[in-house]
Amino acid sequence: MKKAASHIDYNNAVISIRDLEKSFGDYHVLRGIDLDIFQGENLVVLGRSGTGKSVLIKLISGLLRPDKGSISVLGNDVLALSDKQLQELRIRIGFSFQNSALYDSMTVRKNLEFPLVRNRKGIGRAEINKSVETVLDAVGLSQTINQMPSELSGGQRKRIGIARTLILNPEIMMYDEPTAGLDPITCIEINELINEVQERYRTSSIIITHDLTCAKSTGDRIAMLLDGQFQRVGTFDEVFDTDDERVKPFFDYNFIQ
Ligand SMILES: Nc1ncnc2c1ncn2[C@@H]1O[C@H](COP(=O)(O)OP(=O)(O)OP(=O)(O)O)[C@@H](O)[C@H]1O
Repeated sequence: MKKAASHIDYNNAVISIRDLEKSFGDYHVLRGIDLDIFQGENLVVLGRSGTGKSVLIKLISGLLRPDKGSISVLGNDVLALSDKQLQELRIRIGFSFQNSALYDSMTVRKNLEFPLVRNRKGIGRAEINKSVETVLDAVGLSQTINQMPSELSGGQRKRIGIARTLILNPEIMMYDEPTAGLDPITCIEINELINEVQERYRTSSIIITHDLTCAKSTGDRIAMLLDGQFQRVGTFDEVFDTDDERVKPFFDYNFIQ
């Protein structure tokens, strides 16, 4: 079970969602979502494939518009923002997605510099170097600075991807299946890194995963999408202390009861 994070502020929601609905044609994916993510909290989102987890992330980041409901992110009404304001808001959010691959033709250093140079116009060389060294240290890979992505293991590439996100000092982190495709030891390392990032960068995070070990070791709370709503929200034990046949298979499959 996760060690309690030291600095969660349950009076301050960084993301607040109310009565959110989204359909595609006849398919009513999200059917009245209510959710708060609190300052400094790691919130794990669970749900079967196709239940709308990615759609939820796209709604939060303004890439999709809901049919109904409200979304507040870092004090901004997402539905009222202009495209430029949305872009500014997205810079405050770090996306660690499976498809956010590194540039194969660039060294680790150049990969890490890329978001800085693009988003912080006029930044000086000394500050770039310091930022690169700081995030590499944060993910424990200082020695890889001059290596090419092809020379790194899958777990190392994942860590560098997270470092590339951290370099812009995000206030919110979104992790999409952070342990998918990794061996168990590397999964444990990535889970630890997610918790280290939470402590060191004071981020609030949404972690989408099917890996219940990841959920248990990183989540301060778990929210489970069932039939288009977060019907079970709480600690890991609270969410899984049920005979609900929609919930039990998740647990049984992961922990072989
Ligand atoms: N732009 C779109 N147009 C039409 N249907 C869409 C669109 N985006 C998502 N959907 C549908 O919405 C549903 C939810 O998709 P979503 O990608 O959010 O699932 P998910 O919970 O993230 O699944 P997984 O765990 O497999 O990644 C799916 O049925 C998908 O086909």
